[in-house]
Amino acid sequence: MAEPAKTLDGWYCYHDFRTIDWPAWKQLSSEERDSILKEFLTMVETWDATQAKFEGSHGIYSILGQKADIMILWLRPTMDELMELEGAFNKTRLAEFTKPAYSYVSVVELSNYLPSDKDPAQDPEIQARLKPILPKWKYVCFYPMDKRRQGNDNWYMLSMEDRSSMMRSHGMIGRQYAGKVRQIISGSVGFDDWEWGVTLYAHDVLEFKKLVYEMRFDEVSARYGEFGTFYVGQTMDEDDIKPFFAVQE
Ligand code: VOV
Repeated sequence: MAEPAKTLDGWYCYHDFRTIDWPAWKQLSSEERDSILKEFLTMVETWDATQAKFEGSHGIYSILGQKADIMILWLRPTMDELMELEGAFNKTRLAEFTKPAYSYVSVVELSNYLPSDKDPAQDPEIQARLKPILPKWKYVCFYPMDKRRQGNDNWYMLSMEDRSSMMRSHGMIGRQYAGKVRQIISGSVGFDDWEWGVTLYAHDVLEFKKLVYEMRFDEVSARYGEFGTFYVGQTMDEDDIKPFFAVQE
């Protein structure tokens, strides 16, 4: 049997995609809309407080295309907290004007493919990668992926050495995008339909296409990568939420 990689697991992630029921939203009076958004923004303030204590992180994003209108991404030390957050959000009035579009459950993951002599529990850089405060970079991209298990192309039957060497090459491509694309890789075996969630951030949206395209030629993606649905959008600040939901009277 090939040796499994050892993983370090950080904060649990819940990517929650919704479409907005705009016709129903538009039927409300502007006072009702304001009060619903106020209730939501009060909830967001509690998430901000959690993030300020480094006990989790969150992001709210507008998504382009018909697959979803918004994504809320929560990171917390336990899955239980994510369940509470989902339940609490679903009970807000704003949630009544949303429909589920997609969701993804995973946990931030680092593997031991690249040698390291650091003690992960003590190393601040590793801890910051396992428990990331989500960047406020302008653009976000999310997609789930698998490593192929088919005929001669079975990632899970390769030796640790072969997999490490491919991951080195993968990491080298990724490093060329330092400062342009930030990645958060979250493992989801046993949690969701794919093996990993890939969440990317960029200042220039075109960098997603450049990076993902370049990686397609690298063996680990070319031969072993299988990909789910791609979502792309913009990071919303709290100040962007009201304009996003604003209706022209
Ligand atoms: C933005 C840049 C970037 C950088 C620097 C980077 C580096 C690295 C390193 C060094 C490592 C290995 C150690 C670890 O940290 O786990 C990884 C690991 C991983 N990656 Fe990566 N990746 C990037 C980016 C990046 C992208 C864009 C993708 C999607 C692939 C594509 O074709 O669309 C990806 C996938 C993964 C996955 C699924 C894993 C886990 C594989 C496993 O079998 O366990 N990744 N990745």
